Amino acid sequence: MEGVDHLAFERNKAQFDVDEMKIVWAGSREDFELSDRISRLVASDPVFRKDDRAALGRKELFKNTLRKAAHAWKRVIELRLSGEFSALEPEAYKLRAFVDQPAFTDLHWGMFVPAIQGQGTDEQQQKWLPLAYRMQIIGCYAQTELGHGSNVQGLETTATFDPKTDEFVIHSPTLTSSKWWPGGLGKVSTHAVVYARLIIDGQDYGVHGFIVQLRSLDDHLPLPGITIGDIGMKFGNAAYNTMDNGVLTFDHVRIPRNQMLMRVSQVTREGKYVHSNVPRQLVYGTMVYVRQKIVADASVALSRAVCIATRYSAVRRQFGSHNGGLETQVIDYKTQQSRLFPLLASAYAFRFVGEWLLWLYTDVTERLKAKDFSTLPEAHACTAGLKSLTTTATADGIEECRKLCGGHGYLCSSGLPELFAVYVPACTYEGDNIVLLLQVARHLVKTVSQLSTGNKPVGTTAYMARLEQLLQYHSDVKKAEDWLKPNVVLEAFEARAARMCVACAQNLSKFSNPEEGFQELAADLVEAAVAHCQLIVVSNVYALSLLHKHLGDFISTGCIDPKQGSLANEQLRNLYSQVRPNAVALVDAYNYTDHYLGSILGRYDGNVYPKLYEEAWKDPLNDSIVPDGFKEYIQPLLKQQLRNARL
Ligand SMILES: CCCCC/C=C\C/C=C\C/C=C\C/C=C\C/C=C\CCCCC(=O)SCCNC(=O)CCNC(=O)[C@H](O)C(C)(C)COP(=O)(O)OP(=O)(O)OC[C@H]1O[C@@H](n2cnc3c(N)ncnc32)[C@H](O)[C@@H]1OP(=O)(O)O
Ligand SMILES: Cc1cc2nc3c(=O)[nH]c(=O)nc-3n(C[C@H](O)[C@H](O)[C@H](O)COP(=O)(O)OP(=O)(O)OC[C@H]3O[C@@H](n4cnc5c(N)ncnc54)[C@H](O)[C@@H]3O)c2cc1C
Repeated sequence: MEGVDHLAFERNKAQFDVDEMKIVWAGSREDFELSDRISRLVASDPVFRKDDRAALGRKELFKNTLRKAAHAWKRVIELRLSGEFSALEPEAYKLRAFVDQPAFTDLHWGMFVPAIQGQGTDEQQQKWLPLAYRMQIIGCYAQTELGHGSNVQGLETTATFDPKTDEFVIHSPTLTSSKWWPGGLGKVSTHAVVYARLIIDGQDYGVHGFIVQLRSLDDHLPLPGITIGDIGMKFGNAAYNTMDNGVLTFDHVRIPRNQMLMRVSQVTREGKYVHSNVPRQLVYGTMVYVRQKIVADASVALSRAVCIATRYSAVRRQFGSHNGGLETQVIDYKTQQSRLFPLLASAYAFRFVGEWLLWLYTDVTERLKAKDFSTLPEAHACTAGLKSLTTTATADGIEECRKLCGGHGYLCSSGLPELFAVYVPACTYEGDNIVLLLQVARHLVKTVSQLSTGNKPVGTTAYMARLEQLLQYHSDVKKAEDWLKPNVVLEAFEARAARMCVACAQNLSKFSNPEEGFQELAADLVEAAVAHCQLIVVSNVYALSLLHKHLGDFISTGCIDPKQGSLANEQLRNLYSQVRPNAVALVDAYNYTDHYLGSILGRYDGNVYPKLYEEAWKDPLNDSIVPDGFKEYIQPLLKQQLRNARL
């Protein structure tokens, strides 16, 4: 039977309305219609073609990215996708997503503009934002240096106030202070928000943001005192090499005083440092914003991989043929289901968690406007923790999907190698995932230690208020179906997270130096932070497979016993059987075009084998029957073998 028939058959098995699910996935009917329209628009535009990307060299690839970014901007304007001022509108964002090629514009819109919006005064916003909104200047976010990324307070670039000229002098005092990594910096950006130590009259006031012009707006050459370039090829072939991650050094570059972002703190004409009545952590606000975006994007990357692996698993057959009949679809193997279906569930779970985090972020932003900073620690912990949890699971999930597709998953035409290579740096950028979990752990330990002072835990740590009860808890599950009750799963996750946090807090209290204790117990603290973040996911959606995966934690903390663990596993198998007939329909609900998926294995029509065969012949190596180099390197070998044989 041809693949085409396999998927039609699969679609007929679905036990739910796929069109309704498309709307659930998109968020609303309006969002669905918008995504559908824009994804088709991109798919039908020859400039946005991407099937040739893997074969391009770096220079061609980069030029191709510039072309796409310019064309995307033209389309944003022609189709009025940008609202009056900014491309940070859902329509433009969707266009960017479906173009599916990282570019300098991501950092311009995703970090440069938000940094000015969040940290600039009203006056500064009025001056810089209209230019940035019209892309008359192009900006990047220059924070990380060769010597320091995670440790932001360790940055070395200096911004020294010169009261004589009312300027800051931006300087890179050491090799390790070279800015290193900022996307869009290497070849494109005309401006950057540069993070540097503020020095006034010899005193160091810590890291602050400054708007610095890097290149001439006429001929694009670096301005005097600025050395700038690309940091070189990165992991994967095309993947993130569409981006010009850059290196930048300053040799006493002067900027006007009013280019320090002064919403959080100011430097007066007289050189006086004034700190507003707001937490200094607001300087980190852009990172909170982007981490929230990264969580929202995790479900997109994971769902793409899952869509490919699910469709292909329904098309692929191995073993099990009796009397010349059909072999078994690999999706029917229980091992395939137990690896694939939890990822399918995770993609949906991350979609809903992303929506929830957007709500939380919007709420915090509104409160900040009203000068209520009380929820900032919670927003930091949630964005950092969920960024870490979802990107780790997504990167691992994409790789698992590649393995689920067997040998063909390793072909670039499966779409999976490139998806992995583009996605995996998300575990590092915008905060290394372990470093971020340690931030969550600090928040949790602080919460536990404040319980005795009567401080009521709020937000996602509210469950800690029931600590006594959670420490007494033992699951009352008696049969497999009991694990279907959301409250039963939720309580087990709450008790596990609470017990792991309390155990860490108790162990920490044994150290006379808390910081030393924190370093010593870091691995346990990270586990406790993961347990807490998983609880956030579980409290937004139901997730039994996580419980099975981390059974060790649940049993060792005494929340459940081994028998109840086996019942969870039994229930999970029942659930896999229920998902099985719906699997293809569940991934169809993502409504991805073949252009966006970029995968022969994940084609909507399931016509995998003829297309794989056709694609192989397009490889440049097949341009000639006898390869270049035959005469120089193969023929002499063959002749030598002949001579040896004669001897
Ligand atoms: C053409 C058409 C186009 C149309 C286009 C349309 C749309 C645009 C398309 C896309 C754009 C959208 C989005 C973009 C999405 C993706 C972008 C793409 C790629 C991403 C590139 C990645 C960029 C980067 O990587 S930038 C660099 C990021 N760097 C980091 O993340 C560094 C990590 N380190 C830290 O964050 C911190 O230093 C630390 C680890 C938290 C360490 O802090 P610590 O040692 O504790 O010390 P400190 O004194 O600094 O902090 C103490 C105190 O502060 C609290 N804290 C820390 N951080 C925060 C925070 N962020 N917010 C609030 N509070 C914070 C901490 O908890 C402590 O609190 P307390 O004292 O204990 O109470
Ligand atoms: C593709 C890509 C794009 C990027 N884009 C930008 C950009 O646009 N702008 C920008 O400013 N930056 C950018 N970055 C830089 C990025 O933000 C940093 O690389 C990231 O924050 C990690 O910091 P690091 O490189 O210093 O890692 P390190 O901190 O050196 O990490 C190395 C190892 O040390 C461990 N480690 C570090 N500190 C601790 C600790 N306290 N406890 C335990 N373990 C620890 C980490 O877990 C990791 O295993 C980008 C990076 C990449 C890969």
